[in-house]
Amino acid sequence: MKQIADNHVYAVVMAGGSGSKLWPLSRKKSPKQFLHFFDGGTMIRKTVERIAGAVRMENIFIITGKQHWLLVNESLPDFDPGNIIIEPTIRDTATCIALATTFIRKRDPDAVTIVLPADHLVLDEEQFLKTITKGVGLAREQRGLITVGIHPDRPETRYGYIQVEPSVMIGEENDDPADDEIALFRVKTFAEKPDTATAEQFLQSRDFWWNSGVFIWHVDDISREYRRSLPDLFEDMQNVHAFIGTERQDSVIEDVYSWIHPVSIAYGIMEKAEKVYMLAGNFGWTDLGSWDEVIKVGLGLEGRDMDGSEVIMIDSKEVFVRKPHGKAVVTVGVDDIIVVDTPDALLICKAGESQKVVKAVEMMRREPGLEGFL
Ligand SMILES: Nc1nc2c(ncn2[C@@H]2O[C@H](COP(=O)(O)OP(=O)(O)O[C@H]3O[C@H](CO)[C@@H](O)[C@H](O)[C@@H]3O)[C@@H](O)[C@H]2O)c(=O)[nH]1
Repeated sequence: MKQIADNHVYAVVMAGGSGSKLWPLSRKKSPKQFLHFFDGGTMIRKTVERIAGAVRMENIFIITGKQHWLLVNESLPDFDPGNIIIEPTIRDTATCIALATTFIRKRDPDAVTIVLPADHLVLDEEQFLKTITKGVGLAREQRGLITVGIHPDRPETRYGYIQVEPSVMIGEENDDPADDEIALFRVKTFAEKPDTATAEQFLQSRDFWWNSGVFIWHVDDISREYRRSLPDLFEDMQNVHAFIGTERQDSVIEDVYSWIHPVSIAYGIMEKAEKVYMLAGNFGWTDLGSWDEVIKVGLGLEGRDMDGSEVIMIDSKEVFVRKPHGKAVVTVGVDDIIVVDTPDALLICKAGESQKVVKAVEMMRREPGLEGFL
């Protein structure tokens, strides 16, 4: 796959999430984007390497909270510190994207930006890059907001949904071979994290896709939407824009962040935006949002730990164990369980129910004395 031959293409990797879904491995101090599931590095490292297949390294930015700066540096020691944008506090994705857009707009007012989460798994990297490349071209041609949807296979309530117009704009029905099979739809609505009954309706209607959290747009087009839907945040960022590169940059950002209310890009912008398009993503995607997902994509082997050693199963099946090296685990007469062991915390969970781990994390948040385990 060749890099996109357009010097005005940028990528923003969002890496500020605090992640509790893979507790006890993901913690406040080591969220999912800094976990190591594969050979070759942490999730953030894999994300940066993946997008570097399409975007010049000097045009890739990472945006993270100041408490995670060191972890970014450990994951990517060669990454240009000048391209790491530090947020004083975490104020959700609309704020984080507004700040990153402001930095990129300052550097290049004609930039097309690809926004990506730092903690997702992509199985077919070539198809992913093909989709992104197509999205960049469309963002320039159509001058709208490009989203990437994933065909849903279950009524998942952890995701946002994108409702599309039923007819395909280009792609499937187009016999132009250059378009391959990546279909483009016009977006009708955006529905963030529905309840189960609504998610089931979405699944049946067939017009709804999961939002992968990847966005592509020209900086002018997304700025226009901020001016319309989040005018206060837009004004704050205009102020930041004036001070980028000056010695007051950090204090102005700190100031602005002290009064901003957290808002997500879905609620704050996408649900109200005009001219939104969706590319059908077909590259094997998961956000690894639960231990069941981790197992499903084959990152855990039945009855073994991640390197397949030191787990002995007697009359047990479908047992997934993740544990520190050098510790033996024996299971006797138990089926369908997930065991995740860390030096100070242990999870034992029925397979298929690992989404409920976040409930335990919420309980620990409320319970005095347990915050050290978060
Ligand atoms: N820098 C920064 N990054 C952030 C912040 N908040 C979240 N992030 C990063 O932004 C990405 C999305 O995080 P969340 O907003 O916590 O994700 P979510 O609840 O799982 O929902 C989003 O992703 C789903 C797919 O996984 C989508 O389906 C859904 O619509 C939404 O976009 C992650 O990479 C996370 O690290 C922030 O304030 N600052």
